[in-house]
Formats: sequence, C-alpha cells, structure tokens
Amino acid sequence: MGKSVKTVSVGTRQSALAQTQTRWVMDRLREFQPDWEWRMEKILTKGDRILDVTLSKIGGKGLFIKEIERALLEGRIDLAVHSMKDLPAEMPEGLVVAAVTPREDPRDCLISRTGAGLDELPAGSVVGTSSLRRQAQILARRPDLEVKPVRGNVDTRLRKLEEGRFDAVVLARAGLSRLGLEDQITEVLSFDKMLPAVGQGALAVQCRGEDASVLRLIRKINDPHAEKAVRAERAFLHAFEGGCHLPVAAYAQVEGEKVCLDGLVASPDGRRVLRDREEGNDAEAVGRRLAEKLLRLGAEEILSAVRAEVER
Ligand SMILES: NCc1[nH]cc(CCC(=O)O)c1CC(=O)O
Repeated sequence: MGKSVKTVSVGTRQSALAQTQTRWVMDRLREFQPDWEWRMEKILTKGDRILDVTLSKIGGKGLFIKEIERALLEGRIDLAVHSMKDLPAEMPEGLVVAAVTPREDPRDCLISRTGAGLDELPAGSVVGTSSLRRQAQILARRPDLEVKPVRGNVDTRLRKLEEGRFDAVVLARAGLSRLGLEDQITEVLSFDKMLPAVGQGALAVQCRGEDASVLRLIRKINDPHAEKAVRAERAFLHAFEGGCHLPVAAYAQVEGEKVCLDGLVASPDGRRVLRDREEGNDAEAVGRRLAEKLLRLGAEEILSAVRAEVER
C-alpha cells in the first residue's frame, strides 16, 4: 500500500484579510501534516456580495459564514477559517469549532487623516463605521462627532478615508496588523475608550464533528487561554441573543484558572452606556452572570429598541 495522500480543502472568504488569516492557519496545520495536500477554496459570501446597505439592515448574523458552512456540510471543503467575531452563536448541527487561535491584540484603533486622536478630532468630524458597538462608544465619549456608515473590506475603508469621505475610521488592530497596515494606525484605543467586539482578534477553525482525522489535527493549534476567554465573551453575547450587529462589547482576560470579563451594552446614540465586570473560574457562568447584571441595569430596554429599529 502506498503512502496515503489526503487532499484537504480549506474554505475562506475572498477578502485579503480572510485569505491572510487562512494562509496562516494552513501553514500551522501543514507543519503537523506535511504529506497532505493543502488547498485554499475561496467562497463568495452574502456579506461580501451585498455592499450597498448597512450590515445591520440585512440582519448581520452569519452573513459572512453561511455559504462556507454549507460547503463544509456538503463536503466541498474540509475545514474553514473564520474571524471569531463574525461567527454567530448558533452553529449548524454537525459542525464544530475545533480550535481557537492565539489572540492578536483585540483592541480597535482610530485612523485619522490629520493624525488627531479620538479626543483631539475637531467637533463635527465625520467618523466612518457601520458597527453600532463602535458608533455607541464613539458618541458616548464625543457626542460632538458625526458617525457615518462605511462598508467594504479593510482596504476599501482606508481608501474611502483617503478620498476624504471621512475624517477618521475605526478598525480592528488585529486585521490591520495581519495585513501589514499597522503603520496606518493613529491611535490604539484603550479598553476604557472602546471595548472590542466579542471574539475580536481570535480566529475560529471549524470542521465537521465526525471528521476525526481533521478534527484531531485542528485541535493541535487550539489555544486554551484564547478559547476560555472567547467562551466567556460569547456566553455574555449569547445571553442577549445577539451577534456583532448589536451594540454589545466584551473582553475577557484569563489568568490561570480565572476569567475576568468586562462587558458593555450601549444605546447607538451613546447616551446610555452600561458597563460592568465579573470574574470567576467557569467561563460560561461568568459570561451569563455579567449579562444578568447588565440586564438588571436595563440592557434589554436598550437592545429591544435596537432590534425594533433594525427590523423596521
Ligand atoms: N467584521 C469584519 C471583520 N471581522 C474581523 C475583523 C478584524 C480581525 C479580527 O477582529 O479578528 C474585521 C474588520 C474590522 O472589524 O476591522
């Protein structure tokens, strides 16, 4: 019997960022299975196709994911690499996240045309972001700024900034650094200025639960710290039945057994900001407890107003 050569197809979105992330995961996996043949399969998702509307209006949940999950379920690909923050809470039966990668810096950053930081931008400056989470936190700190939606990949957004359509944009540092664009950053926004999206900076590697050999391989690149942090953050988000289109933010730090979770729910206009912290050893329990705390402070009222607006 000859040496078994297995071909593994890895699904990804088509954006430069998605491809860079996928290549990174493939390189790590290849070290464990250099004999397998590794292939990248680029898949056009709804979120990449529809660029003319605000994401929250087309019901953001899973927009960048569904087509890729279908390809996995139908066996057209064997594994998929996603930005953790784009991964909805519910996963189709039969699929699992087999690894969470070590986390890049999860913070957001400001890129401004003049080099002014968030606190220095002149009143009336226009900041581009389609994220209600970012919008809420910008306006909470600087109600004198104007937030306008901006769609498209990281490079598209930077181009629109350069063209003068905005005075600044807010992007995840992780994405910029993976694309080699760190030199564009004006200010890395501290956690007190801007709490990141759930899962920001981590990648999820997904496969079919029954595909034992692929699953075993992917597990090798799982980062237990990142996994635990992401479990706490996602339990928090899940308690609000929301995705990345809601003005919800969270960041968990793991030290030894302990998880310390900061969470935030804010109104899109930034007038109401609920923010608190919770810690403990059980990641999911910490996430749920923090959500309950914010619900007692009025989070549901804020979020049901947002849902009503989005569904209108
Ligand atoms: N929603 C798009 C998206 N999904 C993941 C990242 C950045 C990389 C990451 O957070 O891991 C981005 C771009 C951005 O928000 O700036």
